[in-house]
Amino acid sequence: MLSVSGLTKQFDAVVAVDDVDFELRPGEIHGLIGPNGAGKTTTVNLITGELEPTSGTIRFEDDDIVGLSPSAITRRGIGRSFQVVQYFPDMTVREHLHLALRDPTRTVLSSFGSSEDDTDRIESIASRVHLGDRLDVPAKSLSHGEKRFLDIGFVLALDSEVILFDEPAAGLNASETEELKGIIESLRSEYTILLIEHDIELVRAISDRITVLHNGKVLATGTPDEIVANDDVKEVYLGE
Ligand SMILES: Nc1ncnc2c1ncn2[C@@H]1O[C@H](COP(=O)(O)OP(=O)(O)OP(=O)(O)O)[C@@H](O)[C@H]1O
Repeated sequence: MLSVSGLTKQFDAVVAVDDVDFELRPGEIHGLIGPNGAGKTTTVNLITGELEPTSGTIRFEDDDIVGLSPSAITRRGIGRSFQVVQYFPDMTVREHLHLALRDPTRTVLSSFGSSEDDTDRIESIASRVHLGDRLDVPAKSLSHGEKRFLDIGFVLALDSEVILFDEPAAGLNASETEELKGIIESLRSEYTILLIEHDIELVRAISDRITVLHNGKVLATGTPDEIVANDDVKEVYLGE
């Protein structure tokens, strides 16, 4: 479905991503973990086209997508959520989802007011992300957790095949994290998911496989049980 091979990104003296290989299998939830500075966000930014690799390939279905613009990659079917949620404070949940359905790149508001009726899709997406009763609330009035769920709703509205979640649990309390877990699990099989997270318990609980990065390199890839039992992972990542 999506595979990266020999992926490398160098910023001056720092090799942020160093000859990384991994593959997302169709329908899986694939965790990407590693200590601060391991190269996780850079990897996501390379896949989405926000950064260009120094070397390596990124294949989506049968195509090498390196060099495509971020909006072209979004249109090809790779959506992402952001570490810092981006939203328009005065726009309601309904208006955000309408915008996502009409303008996936979140840049042009000209399509706004289009006569096509998206009501059913908007309501269905909102209820999937637990915002069914918050449709007419402006984004600035949502709680932090609800803003995160809105961001997920935005990605769902893009009709992506692959979703890259960049630290979706950041700043969530325990009950919001539990809700998030339910939302992501409900997407299993329907989407192929790369989940970057510092909440290791969350990643272990919902990932089919996990890749561990350390200093820009892949330390291990395997099932959650294999990763937990891996001595290299214990040593450099879990500090054991
Ligand atoms: N634009 C940049 N210019 C220079 N160095 C960068 C840039 N972006 C990232 N880096 C460096 O690349 C390395 C990997 O950073 P990255 O943000 O990908 O790590 P991460 O695993 O996502 O970390 P975190 O968990 O803290 O978000 C770090 O050493 C970081 O300082």
